[in-house]
Amino acid sequence: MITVRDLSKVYRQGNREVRALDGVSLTVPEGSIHGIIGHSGAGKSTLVRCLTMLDKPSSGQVEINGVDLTAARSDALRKARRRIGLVFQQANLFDSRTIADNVAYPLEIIGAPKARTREKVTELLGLVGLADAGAAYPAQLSGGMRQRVGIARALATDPDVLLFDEPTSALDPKTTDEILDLIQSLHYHANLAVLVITHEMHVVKRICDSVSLLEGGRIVESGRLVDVVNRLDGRLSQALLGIPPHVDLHGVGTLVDVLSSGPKALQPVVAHVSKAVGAEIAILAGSVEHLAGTTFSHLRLEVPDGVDPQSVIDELKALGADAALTSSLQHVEEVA
Ligand SMILES: Nc1ncnc2c1ncn2[C@@H]1O[C@H](COP(=O)(O)OP(=O)(O)OP(=O)(O)O)[C@@H](O)[C@H]1O
Repeated sequence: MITVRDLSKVYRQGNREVRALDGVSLTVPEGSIHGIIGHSGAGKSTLVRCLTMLDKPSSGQVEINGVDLTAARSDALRKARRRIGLVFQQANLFDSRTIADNVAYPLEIIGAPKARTREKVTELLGLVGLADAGAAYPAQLSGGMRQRVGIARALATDPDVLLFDEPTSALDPKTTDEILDLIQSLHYHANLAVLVITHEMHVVKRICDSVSLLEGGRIVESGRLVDVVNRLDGRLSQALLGIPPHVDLHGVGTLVDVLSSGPKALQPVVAHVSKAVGAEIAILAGSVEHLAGTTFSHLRLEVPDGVDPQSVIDELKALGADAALTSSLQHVEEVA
């Protein structure tokens, strides 16, 4: 379990202060995957550095299974850091070492017995699907395979937390999905708390149980995937469901957004409401997604002039959907 409490990091640049992290709190229990998503400059790299104590937080705490990393010093800190396995965008392997020796490296550092190291390396290479690649060198592997080696190496010291920093940003879509499947299978096996820092919505959709949106060093939205998606005015919801930002369209009626989930997402709501208000209602944009085991539908409707939009909203709500005037929803920018 990783617990972050009120974590802040202030950098000084001459007379200026840059608040790169501002009161970040989050909890990732073991057996779950939490995604942190944000624009460039949101504070993602600072968060990775502060979680691993590569950079000292200005205030706040980082706890791994109850051990406070921010209070630990020298030997205790080194030990505590081993509780976190780190995987970066590039695997950063030693080119002159074989794959097996790359995975063995963290065990050599802590002076693990040779026989135990060999056994562990064989087990980890099997786990990441590279049982036959131990004698190869990094240059002989594809990007996806190198990332698998990076994951095996991060697991060498049996960490409690795996921290991924943009793990798939350098990979093609098919390899991305293979690596995401691997990450998902690992956390079931090893009962790890997994934190994935990414700018890719696809990563969040595919593997995360919960997600936080980081902006200007603050977490501005956070929750279980099913809950954040189920919020009509949520920025993560709109980004995850891929509904386009609201644009002013000339010559159309009033725009209404409608969100429904579960079995209700598949009801013919537009046909029903058109009939109820006696007017043809058009769908201008829409997205139907199956996320976290639930189906979600987000549609943007055009209510023609002469029809009271509120009556349409009331009908949609009576059907169990959430609906609102598109203009009343917060302006949605891309979140990452
Ligand atoms: N060492 C530093 N000194 C001063 N300011 C810094 C330092 N490191 C980061 N910052 C500032 O902190 C803010 C957050 O930066 P950070 O690199 O954490 O963002 P990011 O989300 O990782 O962005 P990217 O995706 O582009 O890497 C930015 O305004 C950045 O300029």
